[in-house]
Amino acid sequence: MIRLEGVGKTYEDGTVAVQSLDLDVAPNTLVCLVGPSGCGKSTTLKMVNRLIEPTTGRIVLDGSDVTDADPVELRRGIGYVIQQVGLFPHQDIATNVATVPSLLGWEKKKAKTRALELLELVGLDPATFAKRYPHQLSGGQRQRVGVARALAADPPVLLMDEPFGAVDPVVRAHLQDEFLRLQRDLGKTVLMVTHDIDEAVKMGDRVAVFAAGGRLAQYDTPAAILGAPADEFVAEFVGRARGLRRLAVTAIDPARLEPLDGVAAADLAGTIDVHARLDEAMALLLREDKAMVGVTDGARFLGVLTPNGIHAMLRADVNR
Ligand SMILES: Nc1ncnc2c1ncn2[C@@H]1O[C@H](COP(=O)(O)OP(=O)(O)OP(=O)(O)O)[C@@H](O)[C@H]1O
Repeated sequence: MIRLEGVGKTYEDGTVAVQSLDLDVAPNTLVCLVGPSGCGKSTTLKMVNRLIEPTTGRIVLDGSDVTDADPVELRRGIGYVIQQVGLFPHQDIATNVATVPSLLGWEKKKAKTRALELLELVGLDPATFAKRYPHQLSGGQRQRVGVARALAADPPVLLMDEPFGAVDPVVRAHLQDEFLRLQRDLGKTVLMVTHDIDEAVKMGDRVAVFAAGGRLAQYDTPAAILGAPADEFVAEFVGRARGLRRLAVTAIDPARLEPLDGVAAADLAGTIDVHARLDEAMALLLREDKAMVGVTDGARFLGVLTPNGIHAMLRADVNR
């Protein structure tokens, strides 16, 4: 667990980057810090691994104040992924990934084996990539290496600063999906900075929306941020399309499905899995020009979802 208590940062020139910030990140959850440029997101992240020292407040990591830790030790225990990745150009990919295990004094062979496992985990075939150098990789591949390197020593905490920023939207969506899949298996405590609200609501278990001057405007679930913005600033930031965005973050509620009685198969737009999000259901309804879609759980048919049902699920999700 990461806890920020009254954390503030005023730079030497008087710039207030972060105002008294209270924020709890529960274990094994992913929290996104989102907000306009210059609102203190990166500063907040860097205070957790002490690349920047706070001027006020304290940061507690698993019960201990980070200022009591040796900064170098601290950083070895926290994975850190940045946009420009920062791979060592003259070292091959496997060596890059094994950086922290090597610093931690792991046996060479063990560190190498771990690096190859990690490459596999992030979807880069070790046989192809282990011996290449950073300049022989695409931007998306380099970013995967950055994630592999941050995970190499299996740190419980990961800090990610615009980790999928420097790639095109298609690769970006792909990397996001892969990271979410990894996170389901690995269950790290992740603090991630992004300026993209779509990325924040897709990735975050919770989202912290920052306003200028490092003020925390709202800290909540993606559904609540989109469905019940705390103030005008948040409403404006999440944008006019927030109604549509909510579809992508709201789960299907099996209790609100309607029975199949009297519905002909031809009336259905098709079927979707109960674990899909409402945007998939809506997309299918619109594409097939129908008003009902069947919802299944494996081989089981659970019921029928209609636009009214979608509306009810959106409303209920915010009020939960
Ligand atoms: N070393 C520094 N000295 C003075 N001011 C700084 C320093 N580093 C950052 N700042 C200022 O602190 C504020 C917060 O910067 P920070 O990098 O945390 O914002 P951010 O939300 O991560 O921005 P972006 O999305 O553009 O990366 C900005 O106004 C920035 O100009």
